[in-house]
Amino acid sequence: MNTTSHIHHGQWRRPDAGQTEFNDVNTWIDLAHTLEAAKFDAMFFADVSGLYGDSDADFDVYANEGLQIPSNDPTVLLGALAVSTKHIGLATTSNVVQNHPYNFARQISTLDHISNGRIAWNIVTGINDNASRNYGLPQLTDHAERYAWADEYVDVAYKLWEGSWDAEALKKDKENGVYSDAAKIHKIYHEGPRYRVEGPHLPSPSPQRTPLLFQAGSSASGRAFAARNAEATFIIAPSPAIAAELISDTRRLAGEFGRHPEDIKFFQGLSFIIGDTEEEAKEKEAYYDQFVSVDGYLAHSAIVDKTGRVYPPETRIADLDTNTGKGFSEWVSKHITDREPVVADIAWLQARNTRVVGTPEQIADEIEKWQAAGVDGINVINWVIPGSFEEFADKVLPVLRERGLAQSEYAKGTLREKLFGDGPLLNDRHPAAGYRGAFTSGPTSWEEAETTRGLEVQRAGVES
Ligand SMILES: Cc1cc2nc3c(=O)[nH]c(=O)nc-3n(C[C@H](O)[C@H](O)[C@H](O)COP(=O)(O)O)c2cc1C
Repeated sequence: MNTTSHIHHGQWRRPDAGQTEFNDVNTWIDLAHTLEAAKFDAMFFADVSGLYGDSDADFDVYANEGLQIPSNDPTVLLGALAVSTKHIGLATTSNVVQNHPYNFARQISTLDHISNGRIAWNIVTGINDNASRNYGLPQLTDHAERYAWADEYVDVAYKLWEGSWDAEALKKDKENGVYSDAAKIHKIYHEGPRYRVEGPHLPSPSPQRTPLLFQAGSSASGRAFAARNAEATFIIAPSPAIAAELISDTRRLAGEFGRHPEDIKFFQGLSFIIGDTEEEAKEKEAYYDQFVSVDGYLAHSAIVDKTGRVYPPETRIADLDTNTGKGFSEWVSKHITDREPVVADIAWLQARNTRVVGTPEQIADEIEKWQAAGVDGINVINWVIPGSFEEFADKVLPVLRERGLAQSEYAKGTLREKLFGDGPLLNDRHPAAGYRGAFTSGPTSWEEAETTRGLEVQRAGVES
């Protein structure tokens, strides 16, 4: 994340923690070069658009810990990284509250042009009350309603990316003075519960049109949304067994949306503590633990009730009535079966369950267990920047390459072609593909759109 303390709170205080200089673009450009040299598939930036926890309380712990405040916008940063790299994928996170889909679709098309087709979008619904209040809402929207919102949000974006411009619209015909052919550029006349968007999309089609689509939800609603929309899902399952359960459920659901199970790849978040010997790895773990901030982990995993009050860490998960972190709560409840799981266990899910400590060979063995559970890739969560990634690249990747578990060269083409081996565009089974050519023969006005739609468009949320 474009901040000092993203996941492993307290580590920013180490002398080798470069993430404190996240305002310096060279911190990220240098890291992007390191990752690209090591042939990482992509550089993924998480993001939130507000403070965690109780937005009526003080936020001292977040400010003290550098816990995702201050933070900068990762989507803007990707512009700098796109011109500084050639092959590595660049994934940003943006939630449905913070950006109108018309503007966001244009930003993403612009980045996909700049990067020559290497952009990905981690679709999130937003998880903080304060973030909702920053955009005029009283508090975090109900969990199920956030996913309904996300369904409409992505549909507007899909219509713009896939349906507004026909493939041959761009002419650049200097002789006849036709830069682009208006007959092949279409308004979308979208009207739904939350958005009314006329179109057309302003950018011409970028190499991927729709960015590679990531998602990280894990509750029932999150899995259904992923099954319909995601090409790749970030998970932080507490164990390979739970990952296998989550993966098979989401793959099964993908089939119900007319997609193939393998249309979705799964990336498990893991952190590594690497030693040339087991003893050295354990010594390093003891050193890292000196910097662990329990307050930071608890503050990051703060679960709030529906009035915005933070639950005490000893609250039973069974007693939660919350609109946030449902997926994490479900995973912890499946993992802890010998006692009542509590909110503090969610904090330890992030602090400990995702930690792999050992020699490069032992780490590769562990990664193979996640692969056997159906995981397609690993989301390497850092302790420090750039050290965590430099070490992984120097020590673990060579072992993974020997075992055929990591690439030695980038495949050709866009990020989607590199990851899936198909063409640059979404495959025809994805719902967005249904908008290709959908506006070629009209409608040509709102009246016609409504007639064509034959729908009594609900104006709730549109008239305001
Ligand atoms: C690896 C990972 C990365 C995530 N990154 C973000 C993020 O950057 N921003 C965000 O608002 N939520 C992020 N989330 C939270 C998810 O979007 C989602 O809210 C959470 O997994 C709970 O699942 P649910 O929405 O199905 O309840 C992330 C989750 C995971 C597992």
